[in-house]
Amino acid sequence: MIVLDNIHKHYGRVRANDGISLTLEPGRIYALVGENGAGKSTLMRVLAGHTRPTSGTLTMSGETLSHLTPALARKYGVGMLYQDPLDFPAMPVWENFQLGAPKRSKQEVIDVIGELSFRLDACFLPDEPVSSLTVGERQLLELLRLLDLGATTLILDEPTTGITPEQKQDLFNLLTKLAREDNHTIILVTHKLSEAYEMADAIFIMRQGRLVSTLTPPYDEKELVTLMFGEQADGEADELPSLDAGAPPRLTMTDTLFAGPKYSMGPMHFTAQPGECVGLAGLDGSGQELFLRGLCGLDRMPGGTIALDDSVFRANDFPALRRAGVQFVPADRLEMALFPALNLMEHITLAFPDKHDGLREFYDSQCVDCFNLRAHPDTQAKELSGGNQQRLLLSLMPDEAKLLLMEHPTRGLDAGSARQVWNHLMGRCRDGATLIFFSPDLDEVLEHAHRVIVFYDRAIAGIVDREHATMDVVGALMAGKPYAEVMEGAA
Ligand SMILES: Nc1ncnc2c1ncn2[C@@H]1O[C@H](COP(=O)(O)OP(=O)(O)OP(=O)(O)O)[C@@H](O)[C@H]1O
Repeated sequence: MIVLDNIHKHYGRVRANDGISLTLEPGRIYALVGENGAGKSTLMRVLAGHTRPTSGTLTMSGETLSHLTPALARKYGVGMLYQDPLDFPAMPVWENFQLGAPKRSKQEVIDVIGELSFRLDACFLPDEPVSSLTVGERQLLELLRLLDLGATTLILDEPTTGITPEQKQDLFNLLTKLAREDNHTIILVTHKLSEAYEMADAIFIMRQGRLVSTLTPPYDEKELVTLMFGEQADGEADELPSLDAGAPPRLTMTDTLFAGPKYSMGPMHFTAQPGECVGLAGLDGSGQELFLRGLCGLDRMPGGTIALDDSVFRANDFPALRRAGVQFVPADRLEMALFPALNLMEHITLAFPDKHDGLREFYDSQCVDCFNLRAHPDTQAKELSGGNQQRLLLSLMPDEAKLLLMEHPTRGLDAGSARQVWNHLMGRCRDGATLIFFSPDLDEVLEHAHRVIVFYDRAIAGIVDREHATMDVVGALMAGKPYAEVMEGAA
């Protein structure tokens, strides 16, 4: 049993954790939910020994401690699975598995992988590089590695992001087995409330650094949402804008080839209308990333053309496309899109150089009112919670953008903020912008797209209109089933 008693973690004025006490029992599955910035990651980092609390104690196996180190947390059996797997893609499966473990021969490692895989219904080729695994497989490998290191308390941060519905079910079955048969403690940190209802024996709800409630089944969805968001809980999702069938296309791709660092794709033909929302679906590495990065000019276009309204581009030059109204929002926020050491106001100053007068008012209307970014303007980007980084990034998109290319627009956002962002994006589409977005969450793609382009094996596997874009159809195309066969089955 693990007991956290009155844990505080303060960052200057911010009380990320403000007196949290909770007990974790063996054999139980817990969900930890809360809006962005509620303090979930901080609490989990305290439990995994990565963050030293300002005050409070942790009792593990009967010993009371003021803080843990990662090594100590490991000794007490705490293992954390991060949203982005902490592996080395260039190294083979067996070498990744061996990381952090006591020295043993390759054959011994292979035998352990085999044993664990057999018991937990997994399958790995020890010499395969991790770079060729899907996100779901990498996550599973990391889970097996933690179990091999002796983890009995497993913290999983948004574990279903980027995996297929089938992989999710396999993961949930595995977690249930680990809790019920092996008496492990499982903590799921999630923004998907349906997953919390499905899996958890108890749901911890955090708000503004505090544990506001612990719910047990049967869950009352309304109560949970109100506890999480308070007054903000109300509100409807906007509908997809209707399209003007006669409008000239916004984007026309003709014989377009894109070439990234690892592979190329094409020739592709595609048109999208003003106001249209096009969703991209595919397992990690299937081609959707190159499609977006080629369109914005970050990857090369060795052949064909892109036309944006009446302007035809024979080269996809990033600055020229940006001037023409193309905006790209990457998933990799801190590495590609924000300056970690610059504060919020500095980002706004750089993104909107013309607004040097009244910058503070602009910040309030753009970041606070429109995207609900509640952080002091002096906060550096790297100090923001994941959800607030996303809000900042969205605040930096100029209003006049014509073609929005977005990787996972609501990455890390809580349900209320995600709805707010989608309503904002729908508003932009109603005003005539075209949105092409990718999300690893298939529900999100199906809900917000007029059409879905499905990628498989680094090519377009099919373009499906809203009427036919069901989980089964899109899931089957993502898994490589031929288009004609899938559509025939759907008819
Ligand atoms: N290293 C840090 N320096 C300063 N402030 C921090 C730091 N880490 C977290 N915070 C602040 O602590 C608060 C809680 O952040 P935390 O990341 O724990 O929230 P969260 O519930 O995990 O949010 P999200 O769902 O957005 O990931 C936020 O206000 C955040 O800005």
